[in-house]
Amino acid sequence: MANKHKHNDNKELQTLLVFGPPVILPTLEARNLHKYRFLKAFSSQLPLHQFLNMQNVDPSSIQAILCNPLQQVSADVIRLLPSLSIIVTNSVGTEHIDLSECSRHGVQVVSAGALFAEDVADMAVGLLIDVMWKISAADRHVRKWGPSKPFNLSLGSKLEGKRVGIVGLGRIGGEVAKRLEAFDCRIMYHSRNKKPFVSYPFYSNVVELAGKSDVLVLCCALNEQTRHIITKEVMLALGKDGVIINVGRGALIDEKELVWCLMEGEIGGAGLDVFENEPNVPKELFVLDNVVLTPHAAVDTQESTNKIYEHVAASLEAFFLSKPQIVPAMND
Ligand SMILES: O=CC(=O)O
Repeated sequence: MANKHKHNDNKELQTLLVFGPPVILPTLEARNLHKYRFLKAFSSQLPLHQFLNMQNVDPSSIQAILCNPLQQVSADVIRLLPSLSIIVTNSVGTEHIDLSECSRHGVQVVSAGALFAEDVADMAVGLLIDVMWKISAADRHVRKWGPSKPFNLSLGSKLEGKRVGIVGLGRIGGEVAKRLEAFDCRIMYHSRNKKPFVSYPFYSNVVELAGKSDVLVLCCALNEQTRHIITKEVMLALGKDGVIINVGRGALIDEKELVWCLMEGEIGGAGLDVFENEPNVPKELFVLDNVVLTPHAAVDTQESTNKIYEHVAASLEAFFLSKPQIVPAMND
């Protein structure tokens, strides 16, 4: 494959096409105005070719895209930019990027890999404890009624000893397992393949895993194999006391069926950081005290934001200086 990357020896600004926008953009901009011209495609409703035209930018001058999952980097975008060589996304997930088109055009994709694994696992366990102990519901009660008014929610449920089925035992799933072992949970998992060095029971069938679990924690990537991996059948197998935690992507669950199962009491509760059509959240969930909702915030700690900033800045720098990329440990 031809090397499209042209090293720029003179000190002109490098053009960075930005989709998203990534949370680290303000810092990257403030610290790198002398290096990059930031072309903010996300701030325009125009198709990309018209946007570039308006900015007087020749599509063939663009070598690098910075993005996040809020905006698609489609096959059309990749085809429009013949010199595109690298896409850096400040996310673990890469489902917003047409990876097949990237490999056809020799475009390298750099993601956050496993940089956020601990944070996402902390959030998964936080959501699980919240759903089981009804912490958010209790908080709402205290704010409205004070501590003395009888709290008439059903009793909470112990985490100790629960059977937890992890869907996707990559780095995030592994960190979830490690944390839940400390609560004496019994861990099982489903993933593409059985992991040779893992002793937790493996289930190739998600319905079967759900039937053996009290809790399902979804940690896998979204792709054509995992879209709606959690069907109504899976939820019915999990059962009336079962809890689902989703820190992966909303579309891992058939969300309409999830709402139905929650409303009909076919499952016991859910902790959701992600939704099928973000930023839209099904309104039916707002009145359910057995559901805890967070706004796709599982990586939003100051520490992880600092880490991803360093990683993105170093990846772009290495690319434009033709140095080797520092590839982070991958999530799976
Ligand atoms: O959802 C967040 C990510 O993919 O980093």
